[in-house]
Amino acid sequence: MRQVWRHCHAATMAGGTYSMIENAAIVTRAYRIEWIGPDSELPAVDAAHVHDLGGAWVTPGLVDCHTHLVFGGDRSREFEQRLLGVDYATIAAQGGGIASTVRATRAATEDELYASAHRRALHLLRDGVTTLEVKSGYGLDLENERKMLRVARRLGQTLPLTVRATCLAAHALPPEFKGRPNEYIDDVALTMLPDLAAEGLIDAVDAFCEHLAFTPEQVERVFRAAARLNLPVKLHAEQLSSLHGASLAARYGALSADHLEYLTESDVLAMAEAGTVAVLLPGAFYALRETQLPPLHLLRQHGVPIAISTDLNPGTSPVLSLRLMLSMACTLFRMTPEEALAGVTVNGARALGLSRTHGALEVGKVADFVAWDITHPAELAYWVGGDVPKRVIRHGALIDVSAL
Ligand SMILES: O=C(O)CC[C@@H]1NC(=O)NC1=O
Ligand SMILES: [Fe+3]
Repeated sequence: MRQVWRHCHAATMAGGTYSMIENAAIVTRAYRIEWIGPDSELPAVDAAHVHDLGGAWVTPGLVDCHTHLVFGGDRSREFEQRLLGVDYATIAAQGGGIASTVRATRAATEDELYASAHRRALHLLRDGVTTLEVKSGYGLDLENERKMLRVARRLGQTLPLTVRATCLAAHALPPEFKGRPNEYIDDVALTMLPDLAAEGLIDAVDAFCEHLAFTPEQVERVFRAAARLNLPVKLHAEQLSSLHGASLAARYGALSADHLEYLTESDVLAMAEAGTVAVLLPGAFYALRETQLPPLHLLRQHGVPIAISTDLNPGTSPVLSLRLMLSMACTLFRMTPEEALAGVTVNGARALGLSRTHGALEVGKVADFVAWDITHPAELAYWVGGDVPKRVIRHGALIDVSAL
């Protein structure tokens, strides 16, 4: 069924820039874009419905390419403790930090995890997100990693969202493997990944390469297991120190390397060569009061695509708005509004291996777009917080977000 969407302006994001079409029209057929161009050149089509978008600016549906959306409990009391002067080490000794989220996630049923994740996903959907990546990584054993990934799959089946599920079993060392990280990595590489991949629960594999998590050598064993399973990889890299995990990820042709505050020029060159996307996470930078900025000038200089994401997680980025990340990417990281918007559309899609079908308003791509009540796309990064009135179209259908 064809539909025509008129009286709008389009920031198509094709090629990573606005690539604007003023006074545009879009023709969709089923769930794809069949035509897009100046309204004056609109071909005659037998449309079932013609929508007047009231002069709105249309962008691709937003892509949040890095979230830990599924988890039990939350860490709000820990947040308050830190502000009352309790240090990380004391909080960790009291069982706080990732370990407390692991306990809460293991204790929760799949339905309980789904219910809380559903609520968080609605925040993102109401913010214009139509494609979402969801990581595991708080289960840390086969049964609970499976539980998390099944919840990720259910979100994609029940909400008007394209969901990509990433296995991040190599996120932290579970208590039962205390002092035995190599044995845990064996469990991840030799049991969890093959079993969960066989159940169709994994679209990509991720790991946390950091002094307080896993070494590049341990990460490489996870990457080799992913390669045996023909699964693409991503990596939490250079967040708190430089271990050159990003270079390792590039060597494995990673879809993305993420965080990157401590990225070096040799890492950037490796990422540029491999086509690995740099995913910057201003929410974690802000919540941790980090001071080391990711090297934006090097990423620009060497042409590494930059994506922006919420990193929605209960510890270091309890962020429920991708649009707020646009503001932070500009104000904290000094990106331009156009770069930031590319970061949550075309480059976010690339970080998920979805460039062929998502991320830009082009013929043949999915008809996922947002009609914003704004006077210029720069407003999306300009307004801090609040809600920008919008209409969300997903797979060519208007979504009544208030009814979800
Ligand atoms: O604190 C948490 O729950 C997750 C922290 C989060 N995980 C990661 O790999 N980097 C982070 O900042
Ligand atoms: Fe993360």
